[in-house]
Amino acid sequence: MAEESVPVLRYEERPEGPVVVLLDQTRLPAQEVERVCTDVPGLVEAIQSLAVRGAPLLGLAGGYGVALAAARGFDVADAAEQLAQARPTAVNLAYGARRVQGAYEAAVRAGGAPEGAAAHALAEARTLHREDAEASDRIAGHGSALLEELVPGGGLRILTHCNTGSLVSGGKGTALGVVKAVHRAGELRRLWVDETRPLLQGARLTAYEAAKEGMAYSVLVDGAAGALFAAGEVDAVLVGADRIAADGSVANKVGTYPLAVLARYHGVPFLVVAPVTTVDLETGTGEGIEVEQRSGQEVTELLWARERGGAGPESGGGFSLAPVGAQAYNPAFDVTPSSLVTAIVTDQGVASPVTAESIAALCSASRTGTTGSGNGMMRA
Ligand SMILES: CSC[C@H]1O[C@H](OP(=O)(O)O)[C@H](O)[C@@H]1O
Repeated sequence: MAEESVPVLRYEERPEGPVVVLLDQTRLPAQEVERVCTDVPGLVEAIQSLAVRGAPLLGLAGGYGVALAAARGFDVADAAEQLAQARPTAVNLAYGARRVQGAYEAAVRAGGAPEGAAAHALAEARTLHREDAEASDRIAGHGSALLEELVPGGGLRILTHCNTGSLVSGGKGTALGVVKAVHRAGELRRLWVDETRPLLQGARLTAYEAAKEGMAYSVLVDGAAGALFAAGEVDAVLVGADRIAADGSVANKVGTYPLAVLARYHGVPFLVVAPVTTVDLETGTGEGIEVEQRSGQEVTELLWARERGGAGPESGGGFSLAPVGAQAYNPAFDVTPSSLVTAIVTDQGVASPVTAESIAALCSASRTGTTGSGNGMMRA
């Protein structure tokens, strides 16, 4: 039975003014510490340091951040821009910020007083939050149904990369939300958790969530995934997404693309799981996705271990893993072509095969409120 979790992100009206409160994910799993953001720069820093992270949750952070700006009388357009630019790859961040900005500006155009417009902004952010939680539940249903079809018989051994659970969502998550549904149905035999260097979202966060759910799970170094496939120990790979281009190319945590190649080589289903809000029809192909490049220090140092007194190799007074001054290549994401993706699982249904047409069908289903069907679409 899942243990009670600390709320991942919430907006609070306090006597001293409105705040955004978030569970600081850089402190997990050792400490459940909340961070209180009273202004947009503070929230931008939390986003850029990954104290709050994961595409759908970044959308909520963007939305609540704009609502906070409106309530505190900050420049709303400037706030939305700062938040949208905080991390370039996850499309939900800009989507959430712009959507709440739009609600605020519509209220102002309608002649509303600033306080009323701020209330509209907050209401839109809360609607976004509710929609994401509902999307998460629908995703879990579509994903577990697809797994039953692709790998009948239960006893599933699922490999996942990075973290895609309640720590990235208003609900139970995306890919890990599907795994939770499979586990609660008694159909999960083992969850293989890629540690996900360099920031260890798998070892720190997915393991944290899996333990709370009572799952049988094992953490592995990213480089060990190939041996698991070769040993026939993987029945399916489930990963999240930060941006899905119109042609079905998928930007996700670095290390996803090699897993897709391994899965194809070994004939294992490779499922990308995301809300349809992560699809960006304005980006035609994977080449158009901006991949965030992060500090090389994340690769060459055990940054958080030092700041939090964790155990770890110490050299030269720091926690350096490489010679001081070593250069490092640290893209936060990579892009997987649609040809290597078995299916994209969303709250609006499943796209398989993954083509521009099946992606467009998912998005039109979202706009028209009808769950996708036909042209490779599975019924919800
Ligand atoms: C379902 S969104 C989770 C997605 O976000 C992660 O990136 P980051 O930890 O840098 O925010 C990773 O790409 C996950 O798949």
